[in-house]
Amino acid sequence: MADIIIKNGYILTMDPSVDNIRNGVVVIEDGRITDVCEKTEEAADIVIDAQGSVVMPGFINTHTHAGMTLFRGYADDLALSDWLENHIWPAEAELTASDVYAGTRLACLEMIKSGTIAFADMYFFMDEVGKVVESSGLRAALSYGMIELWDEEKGKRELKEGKSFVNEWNGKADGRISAMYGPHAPNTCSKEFLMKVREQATEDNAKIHIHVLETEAELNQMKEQYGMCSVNMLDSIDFFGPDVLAAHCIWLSDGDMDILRNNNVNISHNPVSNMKLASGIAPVTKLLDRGANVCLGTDGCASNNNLGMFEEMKAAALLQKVDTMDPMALPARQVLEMGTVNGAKALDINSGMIRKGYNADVIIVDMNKAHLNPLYDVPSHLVYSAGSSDVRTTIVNGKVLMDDYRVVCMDEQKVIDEARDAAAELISRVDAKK
Ligand SMILES: O=c1[nH]cnc2c1ncn2[C@@H]1O[C@H](CO)[C@@H](O)[C@H]1O
Ligand SMILES: [Zn+2]
Repeated sequence: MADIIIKNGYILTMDPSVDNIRNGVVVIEDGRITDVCEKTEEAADIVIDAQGSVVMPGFINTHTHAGMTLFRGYADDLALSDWLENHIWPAEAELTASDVYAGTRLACLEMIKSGTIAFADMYFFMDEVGKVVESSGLRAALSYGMIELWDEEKGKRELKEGKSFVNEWNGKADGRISAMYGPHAPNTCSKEFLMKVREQATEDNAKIHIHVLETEAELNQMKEQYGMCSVNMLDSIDFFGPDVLAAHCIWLSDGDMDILRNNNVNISHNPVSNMKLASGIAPVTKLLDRGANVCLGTDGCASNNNLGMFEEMKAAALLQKVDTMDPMALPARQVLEMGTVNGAKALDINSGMIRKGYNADVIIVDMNKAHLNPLYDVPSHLVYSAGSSDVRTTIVNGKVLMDDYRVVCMDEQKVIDEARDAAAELISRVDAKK
C-alpha cells in the first residue's frame, strides 16, 4: 500500500520527457514518487483529492538568510552598504542563538505555507537552523556565513566554525540537510581566505555558497584591490566549479558569464532584493542563453521582505522583459524551471520534477480562486497571477507538512508569537546600545 495518493489534479510535471496530465495521479511511498499516471488501482494511507488544483514540484529557494525574518521591515529604503553596515550588522551583533531559532522557525513556517520545499541558507548560529530544519520536515543546504574582513585571526575562527558545522550537519535529518561552506563575499573575505575555504570544501566534499558581484561598489573595490573583478579573481584561484552557488551575480561582463558557464557555477538570481536595494539587474537572459544554471532565491527578509517564490518568479520575468525591452524574454515556463528544476540542480537534490523515483517534494496549488480564472495556460497563471496564499498542501520527503491550508508540522500561532517576542527584545537590546 502506498503512503499518499494525490488524485484528480492537473499534474505539472516540469519533466521535459513527460507531458503534463490534465487529470492525473501521483503516488508516493517511502519519501519517493513511485508513480505518475492517469489512473491507479493502488490504495494509500492518505488520499488527497486535488480537484481544481495544480500538483507540481515545490519551490527551491536558493539564497536566503532565514533568521532575518526578525528584521522584516526593520530597515527599508536604504542603499546596500548603509543598510548592511549601519543597520543590519549592528542589529545582528545582538543576535542570540534563540533569536535565530525563533526567526528560522518563522521562516520555515512561511516557506511551507508558500510552497517552498528546500532552501539554501547562509547565516549565524547554524546549529539552531539545523535543529529547526530537522524538526520542520523541510530540506535545506545550510552554511555558516563566514565574514573575515582581512583579519587573519578572525579568518581562522570563522573557518573553524564553518568546518565544525559542515562536519556535524552534512547529510543529517535523513539526508534532508546538506552543509556548505559560506564565505560571505569577495569584498568581505580576502583572496587568501577564499583559497583556504576552497581547499577545505574540496577536502570535506562540501559545496560553497557565496555572494558575488551584488553591487557596483564591489566591482570597483575589486578592480582597485586586485586589478580585476570578483569573477576573474575567483577564477584565478580555481574557486569555481559545479559545487559553487553564487548569489546575485549582477555586475558581470560577457567574459565573466563565460567563466561562470564554463565552470558550471550555479547562479542564484534574487530579483526582488536586487530591485529593493537598487543593486542592479542580473543578466539572466544572457546567462540562460549560454546554458548556465540560473535558479531563484529571495535573499533575506530584510531586503525582500518575504520568502515567497511566486512573487520572485513574477519579478524575475518582468525584470528581464523591461531590461531587454523584449516582452518575449524569460517566458513563464522558463521562470518556473528556475524556481524548481534549476534550483534542484544547484542543491544537487532529486527534486524539482514530478517524476517517478524523485523525492516526494510536491505542492498543490488551489486554482479555484477569482484571480486564477479562467484558466488557459497553467505556467502563465503560476507566474503572473498566483501567490503564496494559493498553496493548499505542501509535501516534503513524502511527509505532509501543510494539509489543505493547515500546517501540521508546527504550531503556527506559537511560531508567530515567539518570533514577534524575540524580535521585540532583540530590537530593544539594539536600541539600548545606540
Ligand atoms: O543582500 C545581501 N548582501 C550582502 N550581505 C547580505 C545580504 N543579505 C544579507 N546579508 C548578510 O549576509 C550575512 C549572512 O551570513 C549576514 O550578515 C546578513 O545580514
Ligand atoms: Zn544574501
